[in-house]
Parts: sequence; structure tokens; C-alpha cells
Amino acid sequence: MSTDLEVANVTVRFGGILAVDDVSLSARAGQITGLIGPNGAGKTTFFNACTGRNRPQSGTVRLGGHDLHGLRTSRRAHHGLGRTFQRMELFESLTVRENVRCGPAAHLSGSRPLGLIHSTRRETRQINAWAEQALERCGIADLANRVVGDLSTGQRRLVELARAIATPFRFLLLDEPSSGLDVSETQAFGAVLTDWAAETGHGILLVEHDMALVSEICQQIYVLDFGKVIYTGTTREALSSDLVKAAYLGEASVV
Ligand SMILES: Nc1ncnc2c1ncn2[C@@H]1O[C@H](COP(=O)(O)OP(=O)(O)OP(=O)(O)O)[C@@H](O)[C@H]1O
Repeated sequence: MSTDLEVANVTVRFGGILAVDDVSLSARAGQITGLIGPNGAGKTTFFNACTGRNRPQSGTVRLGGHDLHGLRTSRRAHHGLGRTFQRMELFESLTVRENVRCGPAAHLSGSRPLGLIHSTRRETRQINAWAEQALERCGIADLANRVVGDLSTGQRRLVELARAIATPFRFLLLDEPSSGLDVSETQAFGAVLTDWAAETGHGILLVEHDMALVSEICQQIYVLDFGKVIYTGTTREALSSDLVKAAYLGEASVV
């Protein structure tokens, strides 16, 4: 079964603030779907509603046909829903390889008591294989033994991505993953995402302010404004829409 992410009629309120207002979204397996919108539009809140970090007042979230309603974040992760955060959450004093291993280690052995302290031999072999594959895919195998605290922002972004794709997720929510990268780093980063989605058949929902990256790698775009979806369409259509320009892009053309 394909692992599309299907979200229907999700609403999240914080007291009097309507942060996400009846949002429905369908993100296909094997594709990269963009979720864009101005600051405060509700993008991160929407991600949190998908992963179970906050509790929507209404709505449903399904991954590959499974209803994730009411499940804790860790259970949603076990169903295959992974995410990264706007602010990188890396272990500064660990090496790149150790950071990357944390993703699959938590996924495989973390649910057992003491599992994170002691993995079985079989688990260790699997964790190592996934970590090495992800390091290669992200082009950072040569940095594997470096301490993360010594790396540049661009390298750290790749470590964060490698940890996410080393974990056997079937769908990734990426929150501004290219923030802090220069143009060539962003291009390389985009190529890793495109290849991962195409080769694994897994999906990505991408929150991103870098419109050059969005227009390069996303097939479909949802535009949020004041918590509401104001536009859905192909990337090309969205970027030429007057409504979207007015809400988000200003008058300047971005492509
Ligand atoms: N925990 C919270 N408590 C109260 N209000 C919140 C909370 N989290 C978010 N909000 C509010 O909800 C709205 C949406 O915020 P959110 O962070 O989801 O937007 P965003 O589109 O991700 O913005 P950005 O692009 O700046 O990250 C904003 O008005 C924000 O102030």
C-alpha cells in the first residue's frame, strides 16, 4: 500500500488564537509536497498536529491508510512518520556517525526497556547498515568521525537529514531544512531529497521559505495564510498565482 499522508479538516486553537483552521492536505508517496506561507501562518503547528505533538480540536491524520488519531508521537513514528525541526536538534559532542545512529537505534531498540543502552547484535548490524547508507546518500561519509559541534551549518543540516533517512520512516515532515545553507549547499541538499523520494518511493512534506528550492523540487504546493489553505496546485501554478504572490511572495517573481 502506498504511504500517502492524508490530513482532513485539522483545526488547532491556542486559547483565542486559531493557528490552523480546518486544513486538509494530501501528500503523495514518492513526491515532495511543499507547505509554504508567511511567518505565523500555522505551518509548524500543522506539523505538530500531524506528529501528535499537539492535540487538534478536530480533524484526522492518516498515513498509508492507518488512522493516527490519538496516538502518541512515538507510535506515529513507528507507523513511519518522521520529522525534523526548524532548530536543529543534534548532539553537539557526539560524532556525525553517532548522531546518525541515534535515529535508527531509537526506532529499533528504543521501545525495549534499556534498549537504547544495549542493542542486540542483530539490531546493531541493522542500525550500522542504515547509518552508513544514509551517510553515503547525504555525501557526508567522510565526516563520519568528526564531532558535530565542529561542523558548519551546511554540514550539520546534512547530518540531521542523514539521521532522519537512516531511520526506517516512510514519510518525512521537514521543517525549513535548508535554513542557513548557501546556494550550492541548498542545491546539493535538494538533490538528496529528490533522489531519496524517487528511489525509496517515500513522501516528503516540506516547509521551506527558500522558494528557489521549493520550485526546484516540489511537485505540489499548499499555501497557508492565517491558518487556512489559500491555494493548492502545482508549483508552477502556485508561484504564478496573484493570490499567492499577494499573501506571501510579494510582487517580485521568484523563478
Ligand atoms: N504553543 C503556542 N501557544 C500559543 N500560540 C502559539 C503556539 N504555537 C504557535 N502559536 C501561534 O500560532 C500561530 C501559528 O504559528 P506557527 O509557529 O505554527 O507558524 P509558522 O507558519 O510555522 O511560522 P514560521 O514560518 O515563523 O515558523 C502564530 O500566531 C503563533 O504565535
